[in-house]
Amino acid sequence: MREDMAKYRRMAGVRPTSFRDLESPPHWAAYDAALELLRRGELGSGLERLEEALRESLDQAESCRADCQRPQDELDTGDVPEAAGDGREEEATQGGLYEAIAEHWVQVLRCRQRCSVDTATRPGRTSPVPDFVPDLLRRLQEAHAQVGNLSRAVENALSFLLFYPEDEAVLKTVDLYREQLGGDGADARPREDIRRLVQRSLWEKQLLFYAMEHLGTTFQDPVSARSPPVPLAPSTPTADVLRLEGVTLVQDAGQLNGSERVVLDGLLAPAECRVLLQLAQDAAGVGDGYRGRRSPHTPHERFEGLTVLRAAQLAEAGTTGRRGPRLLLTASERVRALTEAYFSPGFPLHLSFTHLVCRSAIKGEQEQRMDLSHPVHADNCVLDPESGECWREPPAYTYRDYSGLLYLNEDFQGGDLFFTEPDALTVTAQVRPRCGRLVAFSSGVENPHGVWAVTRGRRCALALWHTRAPEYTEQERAEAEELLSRLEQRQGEGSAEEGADSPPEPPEAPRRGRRVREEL
Ligand SMILES: O=C(O)CCC(=O)C(=O)O
Ligand SMILES: [Fe+2]
Repeated sequence: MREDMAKYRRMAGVRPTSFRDLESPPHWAAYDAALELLRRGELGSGLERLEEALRESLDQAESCRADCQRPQDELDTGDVPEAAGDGREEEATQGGLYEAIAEHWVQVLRCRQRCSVDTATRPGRTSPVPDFVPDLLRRLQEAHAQVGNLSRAVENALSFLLFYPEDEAVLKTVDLYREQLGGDGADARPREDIRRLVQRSLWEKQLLFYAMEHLGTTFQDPVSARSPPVPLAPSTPTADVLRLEGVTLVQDAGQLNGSERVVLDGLLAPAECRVLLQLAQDAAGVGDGYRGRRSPHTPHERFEGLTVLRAAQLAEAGTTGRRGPRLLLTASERVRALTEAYFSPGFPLHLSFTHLVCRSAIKGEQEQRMDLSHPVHADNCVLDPESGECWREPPAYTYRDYSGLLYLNEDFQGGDLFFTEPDALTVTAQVRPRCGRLVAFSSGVENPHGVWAVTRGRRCALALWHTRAPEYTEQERAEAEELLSRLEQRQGEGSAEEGADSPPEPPEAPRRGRRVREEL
């Protein structure tokens, strides 16, 4: 369904306003319209819709809170104690009216606390838009400042600070506004609606924590702490990266019109690309990977994928040489180390999945093709192009932090990788694959991407995903390593056997890449 919608969106004459979600509460329509207007620079009407989104969402939260007052047995609070069997219900009614009142009140408070999360959760989603209200306030502050209404800007900034009193950037902005406003600045106060909201929520939390301490009830704050800001890509490559022999920076995030993305050349020598292409060929020959099935993304292509363990097993079975599987391990480690050095995310990266993937155009089925080889998506969240949000929840691979594509060839038609805005439509950069070229990027909403249709030939790449979570480290990797080492020991390093199953290599071309920006 999502892909169908994406297809309709790309059709000529179809506008974003052609789509309307009839189930959504009104604040979402106002919110989406506001973001779209602000994106287009229509500040006046954008501001109006932002205000409307905030007002409607506060109303929505209010009616959710009112619902919490319903008698307990009508509430689906998720954590009502079991009535049957444990005798607590009876004890509450017989043993003490006060306990019963307290229990009821705690349920009401818990339910009310969830209202802010429910309001920030789009229909059909399981997780809320992070920082929904603070983010609205921040946008209001920025938009008011842009239209020159500093007193409204400072009021919204002060309201934001009620949520995050130590936010340095906003504190500085408030100082600046106050300075510019002179005497009037000193009187500036947060908005009354937000002050009430925050004060009431804090008071309810206090009561819930009190009940936890003194009445033995439980409470888990549904509003989770703010996620840390995504670190920015360095504007110049790190010294470590430059020191890596033969690797050339082709385009940095700025040149790719985004953040946390990079194109590097020279990660594989032509001979190495050939070894990996041969491995893909050998695996396809025995119907491995996707067993020659059509692509999961398009009926016009065949898709073959090979994991590191399967590659090692093919070497063990003698279907392929062992150089390909070994290179799969070393090349992916090369990419991991480089990605970690380049982006310096502040935590170590582990490979969570390594996949040798080829996409082949199916002959005779390329006429008037309208679809993509790989529809636009983000790698660790479910992208919603309509709102521009990305839901870091299953079925997305939420633990992925950085993605890498190491390309192996260029002798095919179509198949360029492209990045878009979160609307999945506006292309911000394109990358032509070629042997040894790495495209690396952070896996979130900041990097939606897709692949244009492969209309002739076969396009092969090593697709890699990195994670900061050690528990998601690719298990098969260790098994593949063990299997290959045993095989290498048995056959002896660099033995004639290995030479026999692979063609003689031409003298290795220099690893140094060249700048190819003009070709992109
Ligand atoms: O092959 C490519 O260039 C991109 C593939 C991709 O985005 C993915 O597998 O998630
Ligand atoms: Fe991807």
